[in-house]
Amino acid sequence: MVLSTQSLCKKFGSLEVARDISINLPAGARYALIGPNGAGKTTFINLVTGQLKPDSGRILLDGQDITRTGTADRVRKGLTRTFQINRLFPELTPLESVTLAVCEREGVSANFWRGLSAHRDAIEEGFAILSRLGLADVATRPTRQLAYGQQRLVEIALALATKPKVLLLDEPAAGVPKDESAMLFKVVANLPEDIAVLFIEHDMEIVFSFATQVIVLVGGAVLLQAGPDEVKEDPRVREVYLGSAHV
Ligand SMILES: Nc1ncnc2c1ncn2[C@@H]1O[C@H](COP(=O)(O)OP(=O)(O)OP(=O)(O)O)[C@@H](O)[C@H]1O
Repeated sequence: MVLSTQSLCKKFGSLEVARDISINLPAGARYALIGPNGAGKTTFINLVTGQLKPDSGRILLDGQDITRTGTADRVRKGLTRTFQINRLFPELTPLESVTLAVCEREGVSANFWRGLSAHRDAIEEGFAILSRLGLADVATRPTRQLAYGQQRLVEIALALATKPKVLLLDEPAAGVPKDESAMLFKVVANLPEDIAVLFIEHDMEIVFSFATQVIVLVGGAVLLQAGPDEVKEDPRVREVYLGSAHV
């Protein structure tokens, strides 16, 4: 297992937002985390990345306990996330942004503007990441000119520049038109096999098409983890989450 959580618990005052959450993500996972609004999905991601501290429980990355490791160190160890909202620099090109992220990873960002040619490797790596995501054609345009779905892919490109073992995607298609979101998830499904992906997504059609396993969170606790077909058929899921009209 590349990522495991063991009995993670978190309360906000008297509100239990994480109740004994234990999950296991193997290398190559394409898992979805679903649940009604307020179920605790983003809180769970925040606990795993270190933005929030759990009250109890453990988090293991590649078998190593990272429960008390700082957020930046978790990224260095290979645990990376994206956010629901766009955090890009609109005036930079995707290639500039991703190259900067590669330089940051390599610890050379302070010298970046002084010796551009010295960073040919970083530029090439940045371009390779963008190409893999289907963004080669727009790599040198200002990011603000890109379609919104492409901008969300640039966010994933920035995450890939950290060389993650685990990628946590918090609603990567939020705000993206429906036809572009399927394209985006196709790209996510085809990310390198050695990266484990956990994504939050509300569109069930997308979840059932692209997730190999679905973790259903309700009231801060895991209701069920199973393959898409089993989740689709589970009466508890239908009742608490999907609603019979959706299935
Ligand atoms: N910092 C906080 N302090 C207090 N309560 C919080 C805080 N952050 C989240 N909550 C509450 O915790 C619960 C879980 O929120 P969370 O954002 O994790 O849910 P979610 O499943 O991601 O929801 P959504 O699908 O709407 O994004 C909600 O009731 C929310 O109001």
